[in-house]
Amino acid sequence: MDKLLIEGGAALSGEVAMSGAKNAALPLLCAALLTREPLTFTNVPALNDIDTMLRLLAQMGVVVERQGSQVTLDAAGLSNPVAPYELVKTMRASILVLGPLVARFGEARVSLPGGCAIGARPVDQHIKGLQAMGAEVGVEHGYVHARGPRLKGARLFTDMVTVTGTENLMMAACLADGETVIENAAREPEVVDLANCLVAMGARISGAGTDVIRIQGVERLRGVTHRIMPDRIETGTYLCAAAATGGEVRLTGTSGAYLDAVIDKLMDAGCEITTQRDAIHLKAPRRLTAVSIRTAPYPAFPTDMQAQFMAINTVAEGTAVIRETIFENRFMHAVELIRLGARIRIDGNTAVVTGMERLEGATVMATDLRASAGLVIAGLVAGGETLIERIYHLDRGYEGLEQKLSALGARVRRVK
Ligand SMILES: CC(=O)N[C@H]1[C@@H](OP(=O)(O)OP(=O)(O)OC[C@H]2O[C@@H](n3ccc(=O)[nH]c3=O)[C@H](O)[C@@H]2O)O[C@H](CO)[C@@H](O)[C@@H]1O
Ligand SMILES: C=C(OP(=O)(O)O)C(=O)O
Repeated sequence: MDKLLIEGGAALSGEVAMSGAKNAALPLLCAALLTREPLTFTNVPALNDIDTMLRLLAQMGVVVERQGSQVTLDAAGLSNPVAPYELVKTMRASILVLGPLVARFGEARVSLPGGCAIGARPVDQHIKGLQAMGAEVGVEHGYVHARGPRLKGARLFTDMVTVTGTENLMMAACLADGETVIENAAREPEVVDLANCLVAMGARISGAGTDVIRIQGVERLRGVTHRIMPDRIETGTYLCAAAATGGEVRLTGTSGAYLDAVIDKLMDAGCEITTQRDAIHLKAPRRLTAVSIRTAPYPAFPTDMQAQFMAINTVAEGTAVIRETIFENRFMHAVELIRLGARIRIDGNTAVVTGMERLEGATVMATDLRASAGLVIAGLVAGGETLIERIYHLDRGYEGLEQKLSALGARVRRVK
């Protein structure tokens, strides 16, 4: 199994390009199931999760063509509306085939999804929504089995804000009979990117980006070409890496537009940040000031940036309080950061981090995608060598991580 060896101490500097967003690309690829016409996506990141999603779609009968960061999907011959356990177990987003499959095919069997081990992560809201739209849905032998010849528009209210839940139900509603209203909808930019593509395909959607989305069902959708939005979490991760190491970087092919909460906190920590239309520049102070955060649905501070902020606080001046309100088990990185000498106390969903002058390199284990990113940041500032095990998590979500970090002057390499 690959590991990442980091020799800490180098301040990151220079310019690097950000990739397309994993969490926008995954639902968008599933939108191809809604039409008989080919859909082309550009700016698709080269990630294990994308490979898994393309394999999943291919075994359903979708024709997949991939050239670099361009992917064309043709679901005219869709024949097998099944998402098997072997493909679904590593990736939460595979549940996103459920809504489109029932809407277009009238039936779907989808294994209960895996993904990052950060909480129980049920899919009851996805199921409840489809049932409200007239589908018969049951869970048997670890599979969600949904049937519904033609979904009917309905008024949907989710118990909590759910990103993939909103995306699944919005896609299903596009081909339903009549109007669907999703209340308490997720406002994440990835939901808006999906809605923009669906609208270009002929869907009638309004309100994406607010907490009430209205969808008027249409008979059919057409093929289009769509550019995947930049990855705001990858961008935030590189900003944190530069901030922690006292560096100065320019990130291109990205935007500060969806990163207000993160940029605000980095500025509170003492960083100078300027944003242009498609680039962000950060200059870090000699030492960061501790910043407290509380994760919550967009536009508040993203849970997918919590581990990275825990890492930067381990070497900041002062004490930070970190509250995780989205997932019940998303502090797994804390014990690994403690191995590097960090001072962290956990009490339920709260972590109290007291900054140290420096961390010391050690062997640590990556437990999930963003936990791994937090460990990489800590390794970059720790004295000596840090060896990160189980980096397959990173390959799910960070395109060319070692190459990009090396381009910024980090001493990092993959070892067997
Ligand atoms: C592929 C993708 O886009 N993943 C993102 C998505 O995950 P994902 O869409 O899985 O996360 P949700 O927004 O659905 O989860 C929010 C909370 O709702 C709970 N819940 C959700 C659905 C449901 O049916 N029942 C239920 O109880 C979850 O367990 C969690 O506690 O949003 C998360 C929250 O921003 C991010 O961390 C993930 O990176
Ligand atoms: C939690 C994440 O991914 P997933 O929802 O795919 O597990 C993430 O991207 O941080």
